[in-house]
Amino acid sequence: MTAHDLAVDLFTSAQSRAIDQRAMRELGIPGFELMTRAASAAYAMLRRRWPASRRVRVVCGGGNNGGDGYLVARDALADGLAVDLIALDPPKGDDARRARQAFEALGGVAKPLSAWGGLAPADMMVDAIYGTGLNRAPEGEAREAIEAINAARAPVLALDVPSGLSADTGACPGVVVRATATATFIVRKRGLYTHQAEVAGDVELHTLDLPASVLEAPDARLLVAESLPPRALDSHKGSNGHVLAIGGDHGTGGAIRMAAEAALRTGAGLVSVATRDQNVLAMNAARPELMPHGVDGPQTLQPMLDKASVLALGPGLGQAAWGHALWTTALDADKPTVLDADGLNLLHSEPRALPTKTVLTPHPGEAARLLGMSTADVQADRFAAARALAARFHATVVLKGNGSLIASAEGEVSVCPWGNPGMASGGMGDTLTGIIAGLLAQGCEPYHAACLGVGLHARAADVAAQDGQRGLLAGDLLIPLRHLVNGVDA
Ligand SMILES: NC(=O)C1=CN([C@@H]2O[C@H](COP(=O)(O)OP(=O)(O)OC[C@H]3O[C@@H](n4cnc5c(N)ncnc54)[C@H](O)[C@@H]3O)[C@@H](O)[C@H]2O)[C@H](O)CC1
Ligand SMILES: [K+]
Repeated sequence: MTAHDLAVDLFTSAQSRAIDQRAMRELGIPGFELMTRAASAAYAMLRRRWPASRRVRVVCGGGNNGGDGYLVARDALADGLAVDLIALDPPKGDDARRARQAFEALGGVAKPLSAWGGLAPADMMVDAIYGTGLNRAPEGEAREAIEAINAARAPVLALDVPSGLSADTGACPGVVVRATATATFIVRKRGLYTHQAEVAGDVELHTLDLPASVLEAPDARLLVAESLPPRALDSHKGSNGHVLAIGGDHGTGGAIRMAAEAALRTGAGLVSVATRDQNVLAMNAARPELMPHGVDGPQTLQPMLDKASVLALGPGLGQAAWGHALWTTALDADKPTVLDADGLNLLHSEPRALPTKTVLTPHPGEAARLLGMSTADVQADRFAAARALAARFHATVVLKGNGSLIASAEGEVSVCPWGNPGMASGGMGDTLTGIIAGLLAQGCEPYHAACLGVGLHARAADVAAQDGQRGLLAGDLLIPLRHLVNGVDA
């Protein structure tokens, strides 16, 4: 049994249900007991985060998520709060029915959604409509209730999963509760950390005191903050690798320059740029450390390839004859390679074997082209898409986006918990490419270089975004990046 760390282990909905069942069957913990523990953990969280709340409105669905809601409402009544409970459907299961009876035993009265408009304003909303059981877009009264919760001016505590968010994929098939915070039970569901998962707000895990024996191998893991170890004292520029950044056709040199800068700031010993963009070539005097060289084709590229230990291939490369010729020659060199941007587009038009150590860094659209599906299909199940791409090219894949995923060729998946919307700006992808190449150059294996690189990139962006997300530029990441990669407080 692999070592567990519930702080970072992520599970699918099916795994979560299997763990629930194992707790009931093998440990003999009744479902109602689990529900009771879930509710008391959620209520304690409510009181801790909103100690001044006096009137709570709980919206219950007909399943066990609703059951949790009845018991939160029961706890709130017992604690002297005013409670309005809206029941969208009668409880289907025994545990949920029992939970409703416990609520009513304290004088609680479940009301229909039609009563919503006549209720006194609540200072707190509890979303107990759907949890891991969501199986399609909310419709009818569930949809109306979700829209009413979102329209209210009160903070929202979601139980287990915000209703309308898939616990499996982080996709929202329809309307979704926008929660201020989510109390998730027993294990972290992987859909709470990628794609549209920002609707969960602050996620708090409550394990309900279950022993590790009910667990199983997680489906994925959250990245943890890490840096590179201090440099060896006898380190010299040759011992930290040589990144060759290849790209920048006429007039599109900015991207490859960003990648080269990032590789330098990540600590690569040497970086050189193979390009034919005049602006980058003109930088030689001002920025000798970028060592830009004009290349007109494979012949002039080859001696640079021979000296390089790692390639960053694709930014600004274009897909015309020049770019294609360099792309083919570079991949034939079988050096550890980060393939990005046009390097990925060329792979789509000419699928081929890749270097043994390759990291692909597609955004959802590039992944969709490589997989022959729509971008919507990729986003509908990012975990499956990242795994499929990694398996197809037997490479490490970074599927960028909210909650970037890193998949190894062997099917491991890590999820990035950092980052912000300010990152949706030009050059961010090129910077990531350079960071990963810089880590490969310093001896990281592909999957580790991709995980560490994605984490450093997003954490640097979060530090830089402290001055505002709008106007965040890729270059703003380079100073915090240097602090973070060295483990220095940024
Ligand atoms: N199982 C346990 O011991 C524990 C479960 N906990 C909570 O239970 C939910 C999961 O409950 P479940 O009954 O499986 O499903 P939901 O309550 O999430 O959904 C109810 C029900 O609704 C149907 N449904 C789903 N989507 C739709 C839709 N769009 N439109 C209409 N109907 C829909 C579907 O049939 C579902 O069964 C889990 O999240 C926890 O909150 C306890 O917390 C811990 C113990
Ligand atoms: K919910």
